[in-house]
Amino acid sequence: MENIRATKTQEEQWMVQNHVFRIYDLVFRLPPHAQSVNFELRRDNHIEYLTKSLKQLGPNFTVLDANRPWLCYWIIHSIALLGDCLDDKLENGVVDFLQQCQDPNGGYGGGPGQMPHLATTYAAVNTLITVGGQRSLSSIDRKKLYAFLLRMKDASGGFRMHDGGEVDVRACYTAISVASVLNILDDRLIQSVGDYILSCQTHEGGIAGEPGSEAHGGYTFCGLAAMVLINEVNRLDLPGLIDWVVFRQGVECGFQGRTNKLVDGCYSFWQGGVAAIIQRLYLLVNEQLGLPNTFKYDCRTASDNDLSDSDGEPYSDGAASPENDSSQPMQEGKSNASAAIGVNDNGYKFIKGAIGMTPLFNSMALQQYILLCSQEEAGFRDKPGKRRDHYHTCYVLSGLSICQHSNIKEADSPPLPRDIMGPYSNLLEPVHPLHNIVLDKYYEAHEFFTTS
Ligand SMILES: CC(C)=CCC/C(C)=C/CC/C(C)=C/COP(=O)(O)OP(=O)(O)O
Ligand SMILES: [Zn+2]
Repeated sequence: MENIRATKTQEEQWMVQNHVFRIYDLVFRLPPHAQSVNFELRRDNHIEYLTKSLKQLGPNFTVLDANRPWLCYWIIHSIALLGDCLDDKLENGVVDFLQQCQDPNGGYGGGPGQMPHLATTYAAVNTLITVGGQRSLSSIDRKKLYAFLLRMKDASGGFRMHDGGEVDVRACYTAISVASVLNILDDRLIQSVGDYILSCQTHEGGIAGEPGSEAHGGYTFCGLAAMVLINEVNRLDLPGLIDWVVFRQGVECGFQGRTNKLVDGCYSFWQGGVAAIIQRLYLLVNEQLGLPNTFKYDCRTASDNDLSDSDGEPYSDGAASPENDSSQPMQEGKSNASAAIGVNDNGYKFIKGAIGMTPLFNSMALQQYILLCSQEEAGFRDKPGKRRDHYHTCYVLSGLSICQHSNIKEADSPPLPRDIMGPYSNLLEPVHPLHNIVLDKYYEAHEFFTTS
């Protein structure tokens, strides 16, 4: 980190310290003609498009591809963000279908009988949590899932996507995210994963998929979220990461995924999510910058945002909590949830903590890009000229929710009308930025998996 910082000029250093993102407010101030533009979210059209798509997948989801849990997640998460839900028949169909994708030895494949894969496991778990309720949540075989995650663990500390598959930051995130939300995260899964992710932070400040590759928004989100969940985020060069992400918002108002590439609506979540996570890490950012932990421009006090252990020690190098002696995998019929609660609760503590920074990006500008450039009559796209799809609908809506809630001061408080581009009826459900699950459903799952 020393070396990275030493290559920066005094001016760059100054800009980070004074939160350069504030400059975006000047650059992207709304032009007068924007007053007459229709910024309305076409909520009903989006819900109709998504619900129809889910029904078209058929009662048995018989389309032949390896992405079916992803399709479920993209569609059902989007519907949840829009504040709607599925009828019982559709919900039960989804739970039954994902049950068929669950491997006898744990984890979920892309379809019935397909080999389990970390990406589709993440998609299936997030879907089942979003559906919610006893039937859906209890359909996840956590003991076998734990065994699958352990089998995917690589000697490098990272995870591989599937048996014999590639090791990358995406695999680390999907493994850690599901383990955390299902309350099966323990020291064996965490072991050295922070070293692997750290080795992927590049000279630019963002995080790459593998050591030596180029920093990219998708992997940066994965690496950062995983580091928070394992309580090792202070090992990253956070000022360097801020430097990188704030310059990824382009003059088009959307985010790009990497340097010198075109903006794309889906990065509204990948990069916007990174910014939203960093907003809750202000104590650590200040610590790394050698600044006192007081923010004159904000109403937070340092103690509000202390992501610390109960003994008051700040988030530190992934040292397991005393109660987290979870060196044994889950036993048959018995969750080791209470043993592992120390590490598993990082996601909960994180979302309940105060938000110490104002947004790191221009939220109103990004909302303009989303509503005017990404939004179609129904569904969302990468950019004008591209076609809508479920992936972009999911991540553009997730990014819109991040924008709308980027100015709130504490968890569970509603945004002000001035933070919503267009009418207040555009407001979406808030998400947990580490898992990208709507908050109400996250809370329900947290309760379910800490008590069962
Ligand atoms: C949870 C999970 C599975 C996360 C996945 C994260 C993610 C989106 C990774 C991005 C992968 C990547 C290198 C895309 C570049 O595509 P490109 O070259 O077409 O796009 P670009 O020009 O915008 O970089
Ligand atoms: Zn995209």
